[in-house]
Formats: sequence, structure tokens, C-alpha cells
Amino acid sequence: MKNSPSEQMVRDWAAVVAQYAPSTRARVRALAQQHQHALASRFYDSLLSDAAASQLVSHEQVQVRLHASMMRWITDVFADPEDIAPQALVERQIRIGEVHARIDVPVHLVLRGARSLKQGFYALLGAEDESRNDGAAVQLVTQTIDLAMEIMSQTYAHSHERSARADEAYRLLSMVQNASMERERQRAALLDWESAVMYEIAVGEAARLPRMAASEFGLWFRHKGVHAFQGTSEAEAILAAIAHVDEVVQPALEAAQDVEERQRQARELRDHARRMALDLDTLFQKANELEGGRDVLTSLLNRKFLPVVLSKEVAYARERNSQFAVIAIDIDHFKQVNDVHGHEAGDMVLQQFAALLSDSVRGGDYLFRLGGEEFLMLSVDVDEARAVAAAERLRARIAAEVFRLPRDRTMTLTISIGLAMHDGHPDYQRALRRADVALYAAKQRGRNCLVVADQVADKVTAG
Ligand SMILES: Nc1nc2c(ncn2[C@@H]2O[C@H](COP(=O)(O)OP(=O)(O)OP(=O)(O)O)[C@@H](O)[C@H]2O)c(=O)[nH]1
Repeated sequence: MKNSPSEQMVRDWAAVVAQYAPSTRARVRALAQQHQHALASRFYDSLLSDAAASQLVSHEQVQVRLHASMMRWITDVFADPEDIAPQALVERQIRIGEVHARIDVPVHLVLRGARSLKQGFYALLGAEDESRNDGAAVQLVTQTIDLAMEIMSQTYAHSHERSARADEAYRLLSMVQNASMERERQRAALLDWESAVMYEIAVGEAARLPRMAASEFGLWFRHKGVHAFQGTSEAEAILAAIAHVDEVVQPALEAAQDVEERQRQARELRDHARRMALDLDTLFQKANELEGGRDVLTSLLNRKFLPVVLSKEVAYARERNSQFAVIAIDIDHFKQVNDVHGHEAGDMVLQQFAALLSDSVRGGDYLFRLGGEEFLMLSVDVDEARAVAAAERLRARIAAEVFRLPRDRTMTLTISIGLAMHDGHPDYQRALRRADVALYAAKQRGRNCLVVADQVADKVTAG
């Protein structure tokens, strides 16, 4: 999800511009243009002096691009509103903040770079003809750079918060990933507790019955389940039922004087346990599908986890000096499947296709359904030759497969593939874009083929 500029930000930017005479702005702009190279180097050097940041910017592409884009930034932020509108400049700061969040550049380092830039400007202004030093130019520089930093930091914070939420959701997804096993375990635990209570009642030891909250199921649900299924009505119902059983039903059972009353309370307890088991089933089903982040039709990961998984893999690759491949896969002419055989047939094909994909990857790889008939495979710990061979095998396997359709009909399919190796660049968007461009090239080349994005030239070559 993108951040968009608030009206306040655009108003603030326009106000800073309006506050200064055209001559002051022209003076700062001229200075920025004249010294943009030295100023960009200044910013860059201050980043490199930090060990963590120098690791992030060690990538050659980053060095080349960072310096070039810093030079552009230094002149553009002082542009006349007729040349670059405040709205566009605010949008630019937002994009920069988003990149910082994606590659995880700490805010303090960006602020340090900004401080060193301002010092550079002050020194240049001070060195100019003294009669011109009325302070306005210094203020313009300070206000502009500070405002840009404010917008970047705000975006950074929003993006970070969002990615932290996705991260948390992913953690929970992993926790209940083997949902069917966990469900069985918890259903059995619930049943164990119920049997233990019934046994105590049957043998006439109902003075102090085992409380559900302290049972294996109760503990699991209150500590983990409730987080995994946060905000659902079923989770609320189970929590309320645990409290009701422990605080109302069981004390009533313990206090029951006659058999009839005891049977009535025991029946109520059993009804509660049954309803809980049903709610639990519903919750696990949801966890497996929508709320767990899996695509309902294919059970593959949905795109909301793409940033989480890619950031993790980028960090992993950096730490271990390993590589991974981003493989964009698109079914060819899928529209025709729906048009000729109907939507239900299209769904069936997508499910069989996803099953084939799952069967073609290794345990550590990831599979996403990005939407419609677009899929993405993240092949971890591979070099280009192996990734290309695996993708090519997949292409051939799909082309050879006979897909089942309703009413005993069948059909065959082909796919186009765009493959990009992660080239060490800290921003995962780059590998995604390169894979996408390669996929587009594969479609252009006539489909049913694989195109590999060229690592060095950042352009696409036939694979
Ligand atoms: N049955 C079914 N169809 C879907 C689903 N999601 C998207 N589609 C269809 O997928 C089709 C995608 O068509 P296009 O994007 O035009 O691409 P294409 O026909 O595959 O052609 P190329 O990609 O250019 O080879 C559309 O007709 C969508 O309606 C789904 O969940 N189920």
C-alpha cells in the first residue's frame, strides 16, 4: 500500500516557498546546482562513516544511484513551484521515505546526512560575498531540508508500522501453519478436559473439578489461540465460554445436591464444550484461508506477505552471502479458459496449477498467488544456473500436464516465466520489478518461455 501526501504537507511546502523572495530562492538554487556533486559526496560520506549503513550502501548499484539521485535531490528541493509543484516534491519525499523503510535505513542516519548537508550549505553561503548574507538563505536551506526530513520520517514510521503488522501476522501464520495438526491437538485437549470432568462427576468426586482455564486447551487458547484469532467473534465466544464454565457451571456442579441438578449442569458443560469445538473448527479454517494470509482458492501465500518474506530473504542473503531467485509466473491466455469453459473450470485449473507448483518447489521456497493467474515463486539459496534449470523444468512440466475440467473434459496450458536473481540490492522492489519486466518480455516473445533478467545491465535478455 502506498502512502499519499496529506494536504497539510503540501500546504507546508508551499508556505516555505512563499516565505522567501525569488532572489533568495534563486541564490540557493544556483549554489545547489553549482556544488551538487560535492554536497552529495558529503551526504554519502556521512552515511559511510556508520558501519551498519555502509553495509547497506556497499552495493555498487546503490553507490552509483545514491550519488546520482542525491545530486538531483539537492537541486530539486529548491526548485521553483512553476518547475516542480509542491505536491510533486512532497510525493518525492514520500517515495524516498518508503525506500528507506524497505531497506531499513535507520532514521538517525538520514538525519545525520541531512545535518551534514545543511552544514555544507552554510559553509558555501558564508563563503559568498558578505553583503548578501542576510540570513534568509540560511533559513530557506534549513526549513526546506527539515521539512523534507519530516515528510520522509513520517512515511518511514507509517511504512514500518505496516510492515510490523504484516510481520506479526506472518508469525501467527507460521504458528498455525500446520493448522490441521494443531486443530486435532487442541480438539483432543478439549475432549481430555471434558472426560476428566465427567469422570470426577461419575465417581462422585465433584467437590473440586478441574478448571478449563488451567487445562491444556485453556492454556493454549488463552495464550496463543487468542492472539492467532484476534478480533474474531468465535475467539470471543470461546473466551467467554471458558469463563462461564469455570465461574458458573462448575461451581454449580460442585454445589449440586441432587442427581437431577448434577445431570442438568453436566449437560450444560458438555454443550459448551461442543460449541467450543465447533468454534475452534471455524477458527482454524479461517486461519488456513483468509485471515491466515493464504489465498482461499489455491492455499498459496497471498501478496500481503510478499514484503515480509522478501525483506527476510534479502537480509538472509546479505548475512550469508547467498542468492535467491524471484520467479514471476503467468498462465498464458487464461482468459480463454474462462471464456470457453466457464469460471468454475477456470477455478479448477487454478487449483490444479497451484498444486503442481507446490509439488515442484523445495521445502524452503515460497509460493505466492499475486492475483488472478499471476504467481510468484521465491527460490532460496540457489545460483542462477540451478534456478533457471528448475524454472525451465516447471515450464515443461506444466506444458505436458493434462488439466481436468468439469464434466470429464480436459485441457492443456502453457506458462510464461520471468526470472530475476536477487543481485544484492537492499531494496526488494528492484528484484520484483526486474522479474516483472522479464515476464513481460517472455509474453512478448510468444509465451510458453522463460526470460532471465540481466543482472548487470538491469535490462532483459533472452534466457
Ligand atoms: N476462474 C478464475 N478466473 C480468474 C480468477 N482471477 C482472475 N481470473 C481471470 O483471469 C483472466 C486473466 O486474463 P488476462 O490478464 O487478460 O491474461 P491472459 O488471458 O492470461 O493472457 P496473457 O497473460 O497475456 O497470456 C481474466 O479473464 C480474469 O477474469 C479466478 O480466481 N478464477
